[in-house]
Amino acid sequence: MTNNAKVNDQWHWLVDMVQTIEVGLVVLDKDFNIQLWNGFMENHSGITFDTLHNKNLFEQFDSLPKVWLRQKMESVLLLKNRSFISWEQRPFVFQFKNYRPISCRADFMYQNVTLLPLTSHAGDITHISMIVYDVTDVAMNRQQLKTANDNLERLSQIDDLSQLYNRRHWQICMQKEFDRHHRYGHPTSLVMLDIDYFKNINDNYGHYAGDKVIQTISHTISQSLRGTDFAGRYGGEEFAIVLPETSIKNALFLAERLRQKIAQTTFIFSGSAIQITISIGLCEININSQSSEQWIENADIALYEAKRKGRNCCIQYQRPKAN
Ligand SMILES: Nc1nc2c(ncn2[C@@H]2O[C@H](COP(=O)(O)OP(=O)(O)OP(=O)(O)O)[C@@H](O)[C@H]2O)c(=O)[nH]1
Repeated sequence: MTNNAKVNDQWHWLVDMVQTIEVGLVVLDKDFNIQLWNGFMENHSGITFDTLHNKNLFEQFDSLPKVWLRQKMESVLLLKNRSFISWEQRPFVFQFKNYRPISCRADFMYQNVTLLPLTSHAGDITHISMIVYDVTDVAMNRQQLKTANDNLERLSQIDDLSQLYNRRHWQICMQKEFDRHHRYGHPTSLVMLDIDYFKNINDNYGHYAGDKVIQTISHTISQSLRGTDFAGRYGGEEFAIVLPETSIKNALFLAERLRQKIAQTTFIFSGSAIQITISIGLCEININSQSSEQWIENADIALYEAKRKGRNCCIQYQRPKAN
């Protein structure tokens, strides 16, 4: 076999491979006219190379991010450097349908794209190539993993019965709010509330009825708060709420409204209608709250006082009088 014949064979093999490879290959001249459009690009665009040959890429594909992509290509030609476009930066460059709708739920093909300057025999950069990789599987797996992780994170923060923050997560958020107060000094209040005589509900109507009461009261709490407030289940039938940007006066207003709403709710268990009440202790962060633990303790002292005063009431923490 002569050298020429060998080169010819190799050339044919290369052309075959370029046509059948599962990667998109495009070559453009400096004016972005299409000079090569391989089988992958034909299959996914539904347009043959013959139709596109010598036509301007941007005029043929309206959906391309024209200004952004042109700029990228111009800098590749100018700087003689390759450039990489990741699906994380831009999910796709060519708007191709996802062709594996059964195994993969993406609507379109996610792509990584490499832009490569091409050199002529004379050593000048005369063309630019685009190499388009279908990374739909990778992107979908990554997104499913992220969704699963987000769900797991959420589950680790939420108390199952009440759907409020669990104690651990609530404490983390409360500490952040406490620190924010120390930096900016905005009024911030803490509400601790406890269901009155809850043991009797369990004893008289069963644990299931007790659980229903916790769920209903938790729901009422969630419904009564602003987006920036956050509530947690602090113990069995004890709840804690942080109210950022809220003075004790406004916190008392909210607490009183919440207390009344719950007192007016009728629970039906074993055919009997029962009323349930809550006791509430409140404390605004002040110079007396040296630490977040102290802040909680002060609200707890106020809650204890509410219980002592007969329950079904709101009590604000009072600093002990100096002797
Ligand atoms: N159903 C149910 N009961 C719970 C749960 N967690 C704690 N409890 C019950 O809550 C009751 C709390 O009772 P106590 O601490 O004596 O308080 P109380 O009866 O509410 O009395 P006061 O707080 O003084 O008004 C106990 O009987 C616990 O078993 C829960 O998740 N579900």
